[in-house]
Amino acid sequence: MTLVDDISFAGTRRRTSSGPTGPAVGPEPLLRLEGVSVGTDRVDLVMDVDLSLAPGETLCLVGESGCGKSLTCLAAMGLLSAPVRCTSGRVHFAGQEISALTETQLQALRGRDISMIFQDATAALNPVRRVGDQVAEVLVLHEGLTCHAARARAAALFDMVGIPDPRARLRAYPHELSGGMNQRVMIAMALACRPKLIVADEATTALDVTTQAQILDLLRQLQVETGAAMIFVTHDLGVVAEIADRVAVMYSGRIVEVATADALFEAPRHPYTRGLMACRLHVATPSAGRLAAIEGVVPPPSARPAGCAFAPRCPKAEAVCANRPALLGVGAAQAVACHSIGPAR
Ligand SMILES: Nc1ncnc2c1ncn2[C@@H]1O[C@H](COP(=O)(O)OP(=O)(O)OP(=O)(O)O)[C@@H](O)[C@H]1O
Repeated sequence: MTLVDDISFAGTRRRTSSGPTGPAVGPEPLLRLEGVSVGTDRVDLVMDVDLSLAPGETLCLVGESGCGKSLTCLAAMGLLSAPVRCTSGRVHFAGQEISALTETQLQALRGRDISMIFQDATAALNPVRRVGDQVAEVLVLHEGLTCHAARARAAALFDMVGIPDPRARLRAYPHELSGGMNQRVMIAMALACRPKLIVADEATTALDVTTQAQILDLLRQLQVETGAAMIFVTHDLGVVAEIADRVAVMYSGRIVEVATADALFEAPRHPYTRGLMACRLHVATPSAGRLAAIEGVVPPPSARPAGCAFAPRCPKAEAVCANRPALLGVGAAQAVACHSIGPAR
């Protein structure tokens, strides 16, 4: 079992030197999570996450609701708030250790080098301020532009993200724009300072399919232009297939499988990933937190079974699953935490 030295991505994906958990050779990764755990004094919520991201790369985080995707993103951005905190591990971004920075240093980093796009732009935007002012403010704060220059740049950004009549739209309030337009405003804001890393948490989930496709195209195109890396959280494996270079599958607070997108779609290994893939083939969508092809639900963090947390739902569970499986490389492009997978099987 080894991690990979070099993988070439097929199709339109970028070519990079990368292993399943991140770049194995080549330049220093832009972002590196080393054994990151998140929790409160009472309960562990995310455990032992190791991930890294190369400049320009897109990593998708997938898994059912409550698996720890958002907390992993917040930990990567130094955005956890009490009572939830990083209980162990380190986050490195562009050569700096995030956990060692002060809140002021972190704030300077966020918005300038790291941007986040949330699911509900209409809720994330300030309802009583014009959208143009909100974007211009980021440019004044982080780029030191004058108000006049910042508004001109905001208009150019609106144009870039496909907002028609951008100068007029600068004066709109969020409630005067559609959900898709507000999402574009948020993307314009996220891209304003040409960040090195974009964290998009369910950024297109609330949009209709046409707008979603437009926004995905836009993000991909802007990524090519600016060279930004992206962490994209989604439940939608169709979206993953479109945009991911690599995919990390989370279950009950842990990464259970991580692979290049090509490897994952060609041969999903973990029974949970296989279940997610099977759900994708069902016409039925997840309802009430249940997936059509996987019986049961994700256990709450306080009632997580010992050993493999997926075992109670797993068609391949056996006695050995009472012990927690380690995340081990399988072949060149994939790592899996499952006792049923391995060279001897
Ligand atoms: N502030 C908090 N206090 C206690 N538990 C929390 C807190 N925030 C999140 N959790 C719990 O941590 C676990 C992981 O949550 P997280 O939001 O990261 O999941 P997720 O995979 O992003 O889910 P979703 O897809 O629904 O956003 C969940 O069980 C959630 O209930």
